[in-house]
Amino acid sequence: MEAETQGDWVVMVTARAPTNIAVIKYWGKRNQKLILPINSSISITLNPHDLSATTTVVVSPSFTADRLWLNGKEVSIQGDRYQNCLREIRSRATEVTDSKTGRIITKKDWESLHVHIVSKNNFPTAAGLASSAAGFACLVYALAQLMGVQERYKGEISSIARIGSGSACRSLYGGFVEWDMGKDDDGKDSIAIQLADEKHWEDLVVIIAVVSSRQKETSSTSGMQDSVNTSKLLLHRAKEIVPKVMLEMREAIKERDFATFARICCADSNQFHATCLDTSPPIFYMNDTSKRIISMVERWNRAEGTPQAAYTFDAGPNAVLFAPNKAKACELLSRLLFYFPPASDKKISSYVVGDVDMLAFKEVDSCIKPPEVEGTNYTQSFGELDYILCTRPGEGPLVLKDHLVDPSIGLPI
Ligand SMILES: Nc1ncnc2c1ncn2[C@@H]1O[C@H](COP(=O)(O)OP(=O)(O)OP(=O)(O)O)[C@@H](O)[C@H]1O
Ligand SMILES: C[C@@](O)(CCOP(=O)(O)OP(=O)(O)O)CC(=O)O
Repeated sequence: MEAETQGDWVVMVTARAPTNIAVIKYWGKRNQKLILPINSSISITLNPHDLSATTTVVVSPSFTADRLWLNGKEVSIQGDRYQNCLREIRSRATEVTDSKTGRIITKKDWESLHVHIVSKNNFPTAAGLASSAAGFACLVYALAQLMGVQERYKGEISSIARIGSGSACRSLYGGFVEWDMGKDDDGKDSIAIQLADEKHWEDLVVIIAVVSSRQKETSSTSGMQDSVNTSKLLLHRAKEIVPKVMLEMREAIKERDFATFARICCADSNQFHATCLDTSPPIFYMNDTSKRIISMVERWNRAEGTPQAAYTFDAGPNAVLFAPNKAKACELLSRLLFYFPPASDKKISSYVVGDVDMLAFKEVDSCIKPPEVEGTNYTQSFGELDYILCTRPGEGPLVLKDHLVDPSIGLPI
């Protein structure tokens, strides 16, 4: 962990944290500073091999300021969200003994020592794939490891990630995670709780149809505040609907009941987007491609009489689709390829990415016209999707051995 820099010592920790996708959405804050939500939510943590942030945090007496490099570029760390996370972790720092050298960093030392933070995402940042969730979860987790922070109560570290970005608190655990909205004014009880780990529902497959990698027009933060201020539907949802569907979703996950899971998941996504439309001025996160994906799934589910797949959309046009097992995931993928073939200059190997091997998908299947299409009006749209990413539920944050910082200079490699 320790090495020399500019004649001084450095101690560093590197961690990796996953993204998550909400199946019961968080939308709206009751306290903007502490990021306290108006309703509880549930998410699935995605496999960090496919979508994750990796962050090295390094401390040295030679550093004169806290600094942050994101995806190879130095960015400001002055924003409230970064400052709040740093302050909360620092205030909980304990005496740390470096295991290799025996060097001791006291609680008092941490108050004046500065950190360099170097982070990168293995997927596009700010493209509606929850980079902020992975990024803040990873930052807080890595800093907590570096500064020897011990949780005084279960979920305390998730409550610090929450003040970086609400959805980040759920990325502190793998598998299936609830964010309990809590009741306290200070936010101590607004924490993430693991409902089940990633092995609980191993068959579940996640397929993300990336519709556009461009940055969105309305950020989640400002969009949800506009909704809180103007949408009566949102307040009804938070008070009357979410508490009931939380119970149903918990049970569906516990029982691995895909039909119930799919029904609630699609309805919750549609309701969240309805509250966006009910906001003044209205917010449109889904586009025509998103709607065509919904029709594709709905048409298939209706033809079979039971849910074959489920969809959910966050604050952007990308679809996150779920299939109950690999066989159904192959059928889903072949439908996606039928309705949304790659642009003519794109090879299938760069169009369908991620954990494709798990599906043992045969390309020839993509040419088969789905039976439910017969006799209906449908369009085949080449190049409407950027790419399709196959993944599955995954594990929570962990510490890695390889660092993103050169210890001899304390700067990104
Ligand atoms: N690895 C990271 N480390 C630290 N901060 C990060 C990291 N990745 C992203 N962020 C922060 O999150 C911001 C992007 O958040 P934003 O909400 O715009 O996009 P997103 O999370 O990818 O999309 P969405 O919230 O719609 O899913 C970045 O500008 C940066 O401040
Ligand atoms: C639609 C969502 O993805 C909204 C996520 O909002 P953020 O967590 O990005 O918002 P802030 O707390 O302001 O940082 C739904 C969800 O993840 O639950």
